[in-house]
Amino acid sequence: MDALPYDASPALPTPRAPRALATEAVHAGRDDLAALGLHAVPIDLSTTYPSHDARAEAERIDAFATTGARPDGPPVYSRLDNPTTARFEDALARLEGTQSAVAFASGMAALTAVLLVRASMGLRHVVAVRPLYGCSDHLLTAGLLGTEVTWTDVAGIADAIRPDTGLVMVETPANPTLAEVDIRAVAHACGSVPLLVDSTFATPVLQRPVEHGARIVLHSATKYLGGHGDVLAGVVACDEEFAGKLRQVRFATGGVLHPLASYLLLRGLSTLPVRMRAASTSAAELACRLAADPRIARVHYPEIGGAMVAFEVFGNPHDVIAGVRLITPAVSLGSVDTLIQHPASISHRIVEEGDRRSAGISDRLLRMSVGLEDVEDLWRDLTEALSAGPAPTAREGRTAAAGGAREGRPAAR
Ligand code: MET
Repeated sequence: MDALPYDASPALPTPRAPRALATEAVHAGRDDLAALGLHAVPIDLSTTYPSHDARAEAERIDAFATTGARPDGPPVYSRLDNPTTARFEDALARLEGTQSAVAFASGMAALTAVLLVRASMGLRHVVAVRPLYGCSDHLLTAGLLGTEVTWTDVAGIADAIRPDTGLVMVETPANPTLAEVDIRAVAHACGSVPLLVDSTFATPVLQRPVEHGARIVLHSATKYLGGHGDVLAGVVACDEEFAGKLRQVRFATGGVLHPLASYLLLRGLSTLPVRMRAASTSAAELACRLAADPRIARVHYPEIGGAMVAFEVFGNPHDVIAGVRLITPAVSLGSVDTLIQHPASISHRIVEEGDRRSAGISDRLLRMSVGLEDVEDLWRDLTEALSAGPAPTAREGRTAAAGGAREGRPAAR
């Protein structure tokens, strides 16, 4: 037996002719399978790796403690590395165009590791632009990891940076308003401070932030990368030097991804471009119909496109949530089925009300993750749900419109 799965996952991508994203989505991290006589990805569930050579194990542990590079040979213990997870990391790095990627048990574990790496270097200050996903906002605002945050807008980033600033963080398109920032302009404002872009809503199908100057790309892999609502995961795509530090933090804090989750993620990646294209087409169509609907005060749909639509209703948003029958009334996103949720009640509940409002997250905002159902079935369910509650009085309608709502005209694509 001369080829083991862990030999087949080098930390740095092997140079080869450039391949299209759709091809990488199917093959990256899996190029060695045919040579192994396999078609499906092997799942390595080992927690420990037997060896009669304790000196070699000590060397592996020392090397990992020094560089954080993937162990050479069996990973000693699965908190250091896992061959199945390494395949997912290789695949995601190729899709994002980075040297490396490091996977975690959730998106929040991934963000935590990034913050801990910078804080451990004495760089405890973070500059961030709202809105971010509610728990990201909370992690920064509450200073749970001993970090301090300055919230600003894009124009204020350069002035907000201090000698102890370790990170600038943006999310684009942002959760839940789908507000977009110009990554290149933000990266320019960051100077030498690393820019982290949470690209969960875009996926590498729609944007590759490192090509625009970002140093770190964060995904809640639970969403589009997994794509089926059955795996909780996070991943950071970055250069190998930073990846080494992330692996050391992951080893120390234990937020590792289970190999079965890594398998499901690889399976999800295979169809990512197809799913994103199909769902985005339906989302753009629904955004157009909502923008023309008199029950809707405002539609948010990003220039970049994608499968997320947010909209503010004149009526009671809770009636819409209670009224859907085909659409799943649930938080999270990126699954094959369409999901709708009320950010002020769920995804951004933990953000203080004033901060929520100033970030543009109205109490009448609903966020919808468009799936792969037929668009006419989705529209029928949505339009029936929009009519489900008691009709708003003319006075209620006027109040909502005066609260900052304006007519949105999403770009059709
Ligand atoms: C626990 S609430 C949020 C889950 C997910 N990040 C979302 O935005 O829907």
